[in-house]
Parts: sequence; C-alpha cells; structure tokens
Amino acid sequence: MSNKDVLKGESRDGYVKIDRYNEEKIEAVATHYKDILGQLGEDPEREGLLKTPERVAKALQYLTHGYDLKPDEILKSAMFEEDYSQMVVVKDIEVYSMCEHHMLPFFGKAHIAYIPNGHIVGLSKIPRVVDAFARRLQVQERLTNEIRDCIQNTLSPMGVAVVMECKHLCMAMRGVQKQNSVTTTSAFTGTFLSNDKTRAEFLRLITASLD
Ligand SMILES: Nc1nc2c(ncn2[C@@H]2O[C@H](COP(=O)(O)OP(=O)(O)OP(=O)(O)O)[C@@H](O)[C@H]2O)c(=O)[nH]1
Ligand SMILES: [Zn+2]
Repeated sequence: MSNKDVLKGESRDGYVKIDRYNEEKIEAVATHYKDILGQLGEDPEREGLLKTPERVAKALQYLTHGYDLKPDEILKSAMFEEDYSQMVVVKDIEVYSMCEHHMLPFFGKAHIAYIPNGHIVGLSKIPRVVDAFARRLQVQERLTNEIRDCIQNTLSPMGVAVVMECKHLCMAMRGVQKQNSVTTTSAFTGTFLSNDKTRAEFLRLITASLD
C-alpha cells in the first residue's frame, strides 16, 4: 500500500483506520498556511506558491500520521509462539521525527533488541512501531521510552533495549547551529537492566553503527 493510499484515509494493513486525511482537514490547515505565507512577507498568490498551503498541509499530516496508528495492535498482528530465547536485534532502523518545540525534523537511527519469552514478533513490526511513535511531535527521550514500553507491554519479553542516535535540525539550521552533534538516548527493561553482560552484548552488536 502506498503513502498515497494512507493519505486517502484507507485502512492500513487491517490494523488501523486513518481518519485524519480527509479533504476538510487538509483545507483547514492549508487556509492557515496561506495566511502564514502572507505573514512571512510572501505573496501566496504567486504561481509557485499557489498550491503550497495544500502541499504543506498534506506533508504535515503525513509527518504526524503516527497519531492514527496503534503500535500495540501492530505488534499483536504478528506475534508467534516460538521456542527461541536468544537476543533478537534489529539495528540501523531509519527514524524521521519532528521535534515538538520547533516542529523541525530530527532524524537518525534506532537499534532495538528483545529477548523472547515464548513469543517472537514479525521483524517488520519493530520498524513499524518505531514509525508509529516517530511520526508525531516528539522529543527523542520520550520516543525512545515509548518504543521500549510498547514492546515490553505487548510482547512481554525477558527484556527490551532501545538506542537511538539522531541529529536535530533545530540545533543545526538555527539556534545553536551545531552541524555535527548527534544525540544518543537509550532505554532498557528486564535482563538488559539487570545483567551487565546482556547489555554489553547488545551494545557490542550495534557498535558498528554507533561509530
Ligand atoms: N531534551 C530534548 N530537547 C530537545 C529535543 N528537540 C529539541 N530540543 C530542545 O528544546 C529546547 C527548547 O528550548 P527553548 O529555550 O524553549 O527554545 P529556543 O529558544 O528555541 O532554544 P534554542 O534552540 O537554544 O535556540 C532546545 O534546547 C532544543 O535543543 C529533544 O528531542 N529532546
Ligand atoms: Zn527543536
């Protein structure tokens, strides 16, 4: 299913209904953006800007479509009983989110691990959960914790580990203007908290991408 279908408001993979992408809402947001263009000293009627308010409205709705997703349902839709109790690591998951202070992007990578406790989850569902929380107005710390809590509470594994490394455009293209700083956040549960060796093994497995 394409992004276009999601924007049209159709159900996505059967586990969530999206109802925010209707014409009325796009039009309401676009009207405000037409005003904003004027306030910024632009001419909203010039050719290049005629469709801009609508484009921005659609883009913003897409960038916040995570509000309409149900991350726990995403996980529940592909949980399988399996006798596998070693660490499962999905690393280098691309993340695009928006900081809630400036509504500017922050982006980078998430590295996620869990240790099954009777159930495994379809691998693709982990990046889907990341997106469901990332496509909202966020701070990196809360995003990290929300991913951890969702996996822990839904899958009940022996432990969950989440590390995120992101660049924040609000720190690069404005404000303090540090072009190369990267923010790292982490969140752990269960064995990753109580067992230093397990945590070290996870960090070792993701080290290549932390460099
Ligand atoms: N902890 C945290 N802070 C963030 C995140 N994204 C942006 N920020 C920070 O949010 C803070 C907002 O601070 P304010 O002083 O209210 O805003 P500001 O005047 O625009 O701050 P400057 O960016 O320093 O110019 C800034 O320090 C941002 O760097 C995030 O994900 N986590
Ligand atoms: Zn910001």
